[in-house]
Amino acid sequence: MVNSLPVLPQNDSKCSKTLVVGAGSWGTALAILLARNRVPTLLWARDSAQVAAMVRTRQNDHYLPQVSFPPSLEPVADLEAALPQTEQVLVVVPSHGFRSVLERLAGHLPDGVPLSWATKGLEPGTGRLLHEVAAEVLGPGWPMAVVSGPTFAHEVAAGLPTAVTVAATESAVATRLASCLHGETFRVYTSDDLIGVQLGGAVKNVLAIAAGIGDGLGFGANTRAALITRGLAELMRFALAYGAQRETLMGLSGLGDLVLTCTDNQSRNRRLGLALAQGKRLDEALALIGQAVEGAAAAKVVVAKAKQLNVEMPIAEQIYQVLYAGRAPRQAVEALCSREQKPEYV
Ligand SMILES: NC(=O)C1=CN([C@@H]2O[C@H](COP(=O)(O)OP(=O)(O)OC[C@H]3O[C@@H](n4cnc5c(N)ncnc54)[C@H](OP(=O)(O)O)[C@@H]3O)[C@@H](O)[C@H]2O)C=CC1
Ligand SMILES: O=C(CO)COP(=O)(O)O
Repeated sequence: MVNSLPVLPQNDSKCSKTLVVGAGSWGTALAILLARNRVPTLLWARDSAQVAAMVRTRQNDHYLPQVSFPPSLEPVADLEAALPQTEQVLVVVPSHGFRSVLERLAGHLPDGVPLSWATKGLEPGTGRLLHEVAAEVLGPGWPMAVVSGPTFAHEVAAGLPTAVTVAATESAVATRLASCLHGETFRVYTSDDLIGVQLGGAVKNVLAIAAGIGDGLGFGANTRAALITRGLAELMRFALAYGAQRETLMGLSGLGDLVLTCTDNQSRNRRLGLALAQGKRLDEALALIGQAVEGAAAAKVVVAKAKQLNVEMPIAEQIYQVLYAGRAPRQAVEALCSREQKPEYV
């Protein structure tokens, strides 16, 4: 049971009551992190039975078992009722639920209360970046921030040293959220590259499926390193076409998260690739994992957007073929290996 981690002295006077929307593994870990920093934290889940259980047991038995809630964490079932008390909102639902959650928040969110999210993905169907979705729902000019980087929820909850990036529309918004999350074992950097930070988190999930397929087929360390490196080249081409900053893509929310997710079986996206390589169907593999696997939806919209932008993304394209066009994982690798010979960078 991870309950002996210290509750720190009051973190920062700027850290006001924060509402975490979504009590999956990552929302719960972030709420615990904030509460350990003595930020008064509300944690909302859509399932009132889950909220009742969290109130009773002071942990999230389903998504983050055996991690005790600090005293300043309060599970809540009524989203709208929680909003007037809130001075900062952090949304941590999967990308497919992002717009609907924001639509519930809109109209109740007090003016000027920053909207942050730790969701990694693009809007399924439209391929919009989540800051675009937020601007559509809340109106242009709303203060926004995104938290991203190499972060497995269980490691953060266990207090293992971790570093992330917070990018925001205004530096004061980034600094404020960063100071609330920052602690002895959680280092938070700030950035103004909202686009690069979001695209790193969305595209790495697709590439992690590829790494899982490579390992699941029994290929070696060379293959994994090649997929990560050529995957980074794809991510950079794609994100630079959107106007992202190159350094962001080499940082925690780009290369850092790509390496983490491609190399460790805590990653659900990597595990999806492993399962596909073992012959499981997509629906079977997703059901077995039983949690958010953002790369499956991201593969569709990333490949469609790459075509629109005329950006080559051969690994993402092969993942799309495996997920949605019946291509066998081994055939996908063969298709990648048989591409024309060319300079590493053009
Ligand atoms: N887990 C991790 O280590 C990390 C995850 N992330 C990102 O965080 C996001 C959330 O992932 P994670 O917490 O892992 O996912 P989980 O699968 O652990 O949990 C998903 C949570 O979201 C809730 N949810 C799903 N759809 C909706 C909806 N439409 N409205 C409200 N709530 C909804 C689920 O509720 P219910 O139980 O009722 O279905 C559940 O509480 C993803 O974008 C992921 O990429 C980022 C960094 C690390
Ligand atoms: O985003 C994550 C780590 O940074 C979690 O990865 P998975 O969603 O693949 O589990």
